[in-house]
Amino acid sequence: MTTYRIGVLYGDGIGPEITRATLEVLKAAVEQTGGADFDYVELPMGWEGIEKYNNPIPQVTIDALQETHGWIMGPHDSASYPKVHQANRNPSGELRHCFDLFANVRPAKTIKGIKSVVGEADLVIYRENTEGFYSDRNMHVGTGEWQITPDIVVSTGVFTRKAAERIAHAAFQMAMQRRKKITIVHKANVIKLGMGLFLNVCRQIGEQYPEVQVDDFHIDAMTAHLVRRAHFFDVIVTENMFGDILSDLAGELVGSLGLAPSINTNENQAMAQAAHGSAPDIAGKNIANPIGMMLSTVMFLEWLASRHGDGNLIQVARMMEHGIFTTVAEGVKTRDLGGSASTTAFTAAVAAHIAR
Ligand SMILES: NC(=O)C1=CN([C@@H]2O[C@H](COP(=O)(O)OP(=O)(O)OC[C@H]3O[C@@H](n4cnc5c(N)ncnc54)[C@H](O)[C@@H]3O)[C@@H](O)[C@H]2O)C=CC1
Ligand SMILES: CC(C)CC(=O)C(=O)O
Repeated sequence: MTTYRIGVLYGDGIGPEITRATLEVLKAAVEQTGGADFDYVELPMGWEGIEKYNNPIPQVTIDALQETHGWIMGPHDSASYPKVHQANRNPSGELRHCFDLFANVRPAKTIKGIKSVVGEADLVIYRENTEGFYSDRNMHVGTGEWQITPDIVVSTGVFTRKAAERIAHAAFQMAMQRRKKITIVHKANVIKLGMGLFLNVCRQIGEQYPEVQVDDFHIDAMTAHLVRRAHFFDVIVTENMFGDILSDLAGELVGSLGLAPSINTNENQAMAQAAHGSAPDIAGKNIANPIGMMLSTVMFLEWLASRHGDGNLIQVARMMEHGIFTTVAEGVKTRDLGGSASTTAFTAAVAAHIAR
């Protein structure tokens, strides 16, 4: 049996609570199926990195991650870091760049027992993860901005054919496995060159997938379409910032931002990471919803299984899903979903279902 080396980065705010919850459920599923062997490597990130190494994403962490099959990362409260760290990329951005994790895959799907304000939905957003309106090439590293004078700043988006091509291929390949429908989201009516390039490249790549039906919407109109007819969408491909915003919206529409999972991938490694942030307003209260983090880990296991041809990992993933969905269907839910379960009570209920 292969041993998979998995990094674990707890992060800030609710990060440690939801990451611990996720590990508890993952370990229960591994024990129940007996089908996988994981070597967990805990690594500093966020405030822990600042306190130990004066760096929210220390070099020791980056070096150790090189030796892993992938990692599970809690959210960071990068907006709260001391000014000296604000000039650098936030930990997610740094890891996405260091490891060239170019595809951020963010599904939103209705779950039985959770109220969706848009009815049935089953869509997946492919967010370009390395440039666009979160760019930093040739600019102030962390912010992607040029300070011209104390009163003038220029924030620029960078769009390259290479980045658009690879995210488009990833999205079309996923569409081929799903309902064969893609929506390109852009703003080419205003950002004519940059978003025009992105749109045209996505359309060109689409010609290589003639079975996939392609349409496109401007980002502003897209928010309305998503609320009015979420069921219409299958795979959505878009640039970095639009994908970030749309995926928070999509998660909330199907029940809560706390449900929204994601993986960040390249060809060889993946980073599981809930779409939401560190939720400082509820940190330490044992009320955070761990489902987004748990489902990110399910996605990570599926990704690992496909890369290594290891069906045992799929069994673990299905077992985790079974525990989560059965618990929710029985009405055990955290507050953001209208329930009263604490993070630890919800997690214990999921683990108990898995052990049954
Ligand atoms: N991937 C990451 O690590 C991300 C980090 N951030 C950082 O997180 C910090 C807070 O950012 P915000 O803009 O406030 O966004 P946020 O996503 O942390 O919170 C927005 C709202 O959603 C709620 N929420 C989020 N996750 C939840 C969960 N699992 N269960 C229940 N409620 C949940 C929060 O309580 C809050 O009311 C900032 O420092 C920001 O930079 C933001 C987004 C992503
Ligand atoms: C990492 C954050 C600071 C930005 C964000 O919301 C995201 O990229 O998911």
